[in-house]
Amino acid sequence: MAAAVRVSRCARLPGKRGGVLGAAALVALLAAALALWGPPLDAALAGLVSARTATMDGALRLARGLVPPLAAGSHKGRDGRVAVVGGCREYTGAPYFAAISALKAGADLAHVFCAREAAPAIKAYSPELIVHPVLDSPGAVGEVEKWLPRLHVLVVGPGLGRDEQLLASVKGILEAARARDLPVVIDADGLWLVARQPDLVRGYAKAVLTPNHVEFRRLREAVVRDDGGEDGEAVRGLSEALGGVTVLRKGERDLVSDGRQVLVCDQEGSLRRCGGQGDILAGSLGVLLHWALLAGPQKTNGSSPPLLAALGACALTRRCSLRAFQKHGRATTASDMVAELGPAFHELFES
Ligand SMILES: NC(=O)C1=CN([C@@H]2O[C@H](COP(=O)(O)OP(=O)(O)OC[C@H]3O[C@@H](n4cnc5c(N)ncnc54)[C@H](O)[C@@H]3O)[C@@H](O)[C@H]2O)[C@@H](O)CC1
Ligand SMILES: Nc1ncnc2c1ncn2[C@@H]1O[C@H](COP(=O)(O)OP(=O)(O)OP(=O)(O)O)[C@@H](O)[C@H]1O
Ligand SMILES: [Mg+2]
Repeated sequence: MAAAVRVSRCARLPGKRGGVLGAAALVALLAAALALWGPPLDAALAGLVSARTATMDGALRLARGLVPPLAAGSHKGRDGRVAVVGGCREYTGAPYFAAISALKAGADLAHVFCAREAAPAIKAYSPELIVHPVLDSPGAVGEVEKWLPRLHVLVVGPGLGRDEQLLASVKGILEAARARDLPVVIDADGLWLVARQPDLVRGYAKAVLTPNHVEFRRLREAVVRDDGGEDGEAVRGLSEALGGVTVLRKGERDLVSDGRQVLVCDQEGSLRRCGGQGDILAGSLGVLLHWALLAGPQKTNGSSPPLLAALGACALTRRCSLRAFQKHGRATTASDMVAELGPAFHELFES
């Protein structure tokens, strides 16, 4: 029996490129595809995806295919060595949430490069994290750079704050990471830096930006001189203006674009808007981005690996929020969501 193919608003959204695939046409197309469920439908869906139109389910199915199987012969680190760059006197929770989420989503190792004052708190939160108290030292860039050959991805910004010295160090770290072709997720105050210096990421296909409502408007204002627009075309336009950097605009519906395609994640989440949810998304995206780039375009049917990784992270974070809210309601916190990462990952990517 064919599973219901959710017709969500995951089609390519209206844009300057090639007009609009009307909702009615899309429904008809998917209804036809539904009739072919099974191997022929895979081909039909693959065709849909390559035609830059994907159902949520179709795109998530592709994201599932990017997850590496657990293997007896594997070695520590193979499934991901993720480093969070962030953590300052005021914010110690955000880098913790991002790093532990990367681990819980399947990375083998999680590092945090933070300011010295933040390190004891973050170390105390979890023995699993390798915490480097170097971000506010004079040689911060060099201290981080020597670790880059042993890392797969950076998650830059959670809990970074806006101290000019820290931001200057992070600028150097981003330049060093890009020079090594290291994938980067940029969130939170890392986006504050990017809004001021967009060339740090412009044209870098292995960068994914994860702005919330406020950060998105700041980026739009800085990059396209327009803080209006919050729809798929606004997200696509920002991505295009940044030379194809993947942009994930978080909100009631998450919108993801690589400047060509726009995907919408409207998986059920929760009504709770506690702090830290974006940090969980950024951390889990870090490991999914590594896996997606490792799997390569042959596994993504024409969609860009960062685009599918971002969609997967959206779905995972929202599923954690839903599961935690079902248990804790209005008292739900980011910590409750971290506890749901394992079951949520299994539901979405392994069952
Ligand atoms: N426990 C922690 O240590 C946490 C630290 N965080 C860090 O705090 C720093 C600042 O993050 P913020 O998200 O507050 O910064 P933003 O610059 O996104 O938010 C600035 C202001 O805009 C408000 N705002 C955010 N989203 C909004 C929306 N949808 N509509 C209207 N107003 C909105 C915020 O409440 C805040 O007052 C970042 O480095 C972030 O990582 C947060 O991630 C939350 C958790
Ligand atoms: N109105 C909403 N309804 C449902 N889910 C939402 C809503 N707004 C945001 N989300 C989801 O919450 C998560 C975090 O988004 P949010 O906009 O809170 O990020 P943030 O402000 O960066 O969070 P953080 O406090 O970690 O910095 C994302 O998974 C997003 O899909
Ligand atoms: Mg945030």
